[in-house]
Amino acid sequence: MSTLSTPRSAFPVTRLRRMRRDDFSRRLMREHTLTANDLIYPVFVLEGSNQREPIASMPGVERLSIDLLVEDARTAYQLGIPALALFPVTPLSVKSLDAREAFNPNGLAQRAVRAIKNAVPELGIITDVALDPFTTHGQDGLIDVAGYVMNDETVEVLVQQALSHAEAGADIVAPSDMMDGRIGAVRTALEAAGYIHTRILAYSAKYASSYYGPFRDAVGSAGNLGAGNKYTYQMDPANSNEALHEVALDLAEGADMVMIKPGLPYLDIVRRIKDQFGAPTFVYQVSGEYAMLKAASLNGWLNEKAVVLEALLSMKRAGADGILTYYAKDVARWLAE
Ligand SMILES: NCC(=O)CCC(=O)O
Ligand SMILES: [Mg+2]
Repeated sequence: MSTLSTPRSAFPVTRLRRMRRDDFSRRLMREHTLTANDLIYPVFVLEGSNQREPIASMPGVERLSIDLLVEDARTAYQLGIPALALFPVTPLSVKSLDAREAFNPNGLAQRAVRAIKNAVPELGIITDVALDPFTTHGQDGLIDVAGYVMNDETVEVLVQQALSHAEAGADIVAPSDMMDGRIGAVRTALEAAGYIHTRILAYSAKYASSYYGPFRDAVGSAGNLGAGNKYTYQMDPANSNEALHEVALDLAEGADMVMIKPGLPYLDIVRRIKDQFGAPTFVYQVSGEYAMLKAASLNGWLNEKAVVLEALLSMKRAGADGILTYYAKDVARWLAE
């Protein structure tokens, strides 16, 4: 019997294409959406005034001095973006082995927090708690004579750094260092100092990824790190169960939110963590992901808006409540079109 003469009843009763046929029914059955409320905008702050520097490996992203950053923060707020994540570009002259600039109450990050909070008080400010911008060797912690990053000594400095951020007015402190026990130590210190409303966003599952390359150019730590790596504290990309172990500890120690980083290559981890814990879960579309999408778009090989929205939607689908993305302002504008 030929296909053409097959009786109609042999055709499927369930035709998934019926619901895909028209825009109205596609909209009705849509399971996930991306809105400006999902976005966290990472920014780089620089010393000086009226300073604006491009980052070669991240076209479209700039390092800004505090005065210009305040204007950028206002724009982000007006676009409906709930929060920004601040990363200081530390001058070489204040980097040291003991990373003391990290907790300088008048350091660049601390001054930037005050200025933005003063100008745009309703915008959430997330600060990075880690020592890599402040160490001469570019590692996230203090090292011993063999170059090994020492855990407990580093945590003591991270606690002081987090307190200085809270004192400056940060709404959320975000330890990105991957030392053991730092969430508990920071939480205890914040409570003791009366900062009971300061939230902690734990970079719980931060992988030792090569997708961070452009970020290290942006903050100028690539030169300090040289041929070094972060394998003794960041997670092995081969591991998945270990991420659940990390998240369990950070939540038990008092994290309010957890993060997975990078994004696109780690969406299986996002899904597992969201399913297992149900806690507020964030994912970082890192600099290398941005660079890939931007480079292909600038070459005319990909449709930038379409692929960026698709990548971010996939992160929502994987279970993320929010996404750190260098595309945040573009995305907020595209979504408003
Ligand atoms: N602690 C923050 C980062 O390492 C950011 C990485 C990136 O965007 O590549
Ligand atoms: Mg941990």
